[in-house]
Amino acid sequence: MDIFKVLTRGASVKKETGLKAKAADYSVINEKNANHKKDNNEGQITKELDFFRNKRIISEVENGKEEKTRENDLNEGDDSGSEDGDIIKPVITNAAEASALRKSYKGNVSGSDVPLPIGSFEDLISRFSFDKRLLNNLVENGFTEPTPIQSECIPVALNNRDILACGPTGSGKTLAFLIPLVQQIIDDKHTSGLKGLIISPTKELASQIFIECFKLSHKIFLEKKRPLQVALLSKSLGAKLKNKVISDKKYDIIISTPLRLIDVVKKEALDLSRVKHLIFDEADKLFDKTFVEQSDDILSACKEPALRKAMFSATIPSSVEEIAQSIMMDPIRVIIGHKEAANTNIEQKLIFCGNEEGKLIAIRQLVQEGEFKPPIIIFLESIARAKALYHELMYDRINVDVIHAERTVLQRDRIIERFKSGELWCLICTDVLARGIDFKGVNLVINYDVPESSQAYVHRIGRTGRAGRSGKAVTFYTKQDSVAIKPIINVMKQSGCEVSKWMDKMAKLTKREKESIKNGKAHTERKQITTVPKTDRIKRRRQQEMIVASKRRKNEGL
Ligand SMILES: Nc1ncnc2c1ncn2[C@@H]1O[C@H](COP(=O)(O)OP(=O)(O)OP(=O)(O)O)[C@@H](O)[C@H]1O
Repeated sequence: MDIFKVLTRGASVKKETGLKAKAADYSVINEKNANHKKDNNEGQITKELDFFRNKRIISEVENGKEEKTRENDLNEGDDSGSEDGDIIKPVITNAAEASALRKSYKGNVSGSDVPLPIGSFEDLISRFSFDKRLLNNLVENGFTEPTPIQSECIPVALNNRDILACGPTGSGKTLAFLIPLVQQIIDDKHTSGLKGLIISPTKELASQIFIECFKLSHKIFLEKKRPLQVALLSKSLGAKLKNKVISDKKYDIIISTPLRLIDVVKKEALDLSRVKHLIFDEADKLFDKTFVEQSDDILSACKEPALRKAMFSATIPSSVEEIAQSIMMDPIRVIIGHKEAANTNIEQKLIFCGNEEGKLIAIRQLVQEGEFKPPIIIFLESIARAKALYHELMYDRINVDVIHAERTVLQRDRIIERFKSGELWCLICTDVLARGIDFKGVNLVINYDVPESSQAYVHRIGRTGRAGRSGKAVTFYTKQDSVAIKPIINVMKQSGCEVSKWMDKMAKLTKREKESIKNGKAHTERKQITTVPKTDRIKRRRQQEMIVASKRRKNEGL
């Protein structure tokens, strides 16, 4: 299987045309790893099939492993033990089946009156009069069975309950909130106006969610044959709403970043008072110091007494849990896997580079050793550093581009498209792309700079190993990262990675170190990115100054 197919298959934006033609020849970089590449991709396919845990459970049962599960169930005082073979069916009808299913994906669901998870999308038809057109849209987009987070969250939302959900990166959280939302809009077809609001921290992610929602609501009609209307609150839509060119009553669901939404709401161009479903994607980001004020304003503007709230993320620190508990009504908490861990499909590695120069050498070494297998994303801590690395890698003739907040929306969109289509092999970026963005076949994530927190690390490396595929993440660190690297080692431990004894010892954080990480003091200023020795840099600068001075003298006629 060609790596490009993996990269683009089932991508949010279908870009099948001309892909094969565009398929660049990765062997330029990876010639000596051709065989390995094949094996690797075959592994991905196997994993991919395994993604649908129902099939896995059934095959486990067929292989006789169900006895163990059953035994565990009984040991835990479960009243399971259904007589008919314990095969977990696509339809979950009782607590015993639910418990076995949850055990299979390490699901921890708590709260009052927790509904049964669904075993299949068909399960929704009998339990919730699920819309056939919506089911059709799911199947047409290749979603035939729910992922664990979807199995749990869809019934919770359809029971109109508040949710706090935490599941691994790339595990399908977007559909976990979109599927019930679209169904609820269909159920509420008699009232018009904005009913569903989804908040995302970045434009890129908002746009991705919009595309998913658009595909899901395709050909769904509400009362009087009116199509279900979804909108991305872009700059131009914001302007149209403010100038009353478009009525805010037109849309059923809006997806927006916090700042843009607040801007339009404050100009009274968008009425949120009838919103019934409010979803915060990447909730921990939306409730940290960057966005908490705006998120609070949004909550205050949604005045509907029966407002249902949902928060989703791959990382939910306890501070955010506290906020969630305070703003939600009797929420159900859904945790899939370990809350502090990264996606277990990702092979994580640390590389000690000594100093800044060592990092560039390490990249070149990865290239030489055939480890630099595109598509690759490289994360850096600042715009200046991202730009500098971009220039360095350009000189190395690596097919690379860079995304950061100083690039225009159009530039950012184009680069993302080129990366998705396989035209671009290596994407350098700041944390602007760390969360939510779904590039399917990313092989390797490089943390050129140690991320500022364990959460940032989980999200960054989560750009690989998505939807059941495998991936690799490499983090460079230097002497100056001796404290900042500790939380990363702890995430590796929680995710089941092998951690050597000395690393384990090193990972222990003192109280003072914890404080310094919390206050952002564990990251000291880094040296400039360049492999040119300091003496040469001074020489070059002097030469440059001499040229400028001579030009000036010429102009002045001296
Ligand atoms: N039921 C499903 N069957 C097959 N693929 C699915 C299913 N649900 C989602 N996916 C695919 O899985 C990928 C990851 O989904 P999504 O972007 O929602 O992950 P996420 O959990 O939100 O990740 P992150 O935490 O990084 O935001 C997407 O490409 C999506 O199309």
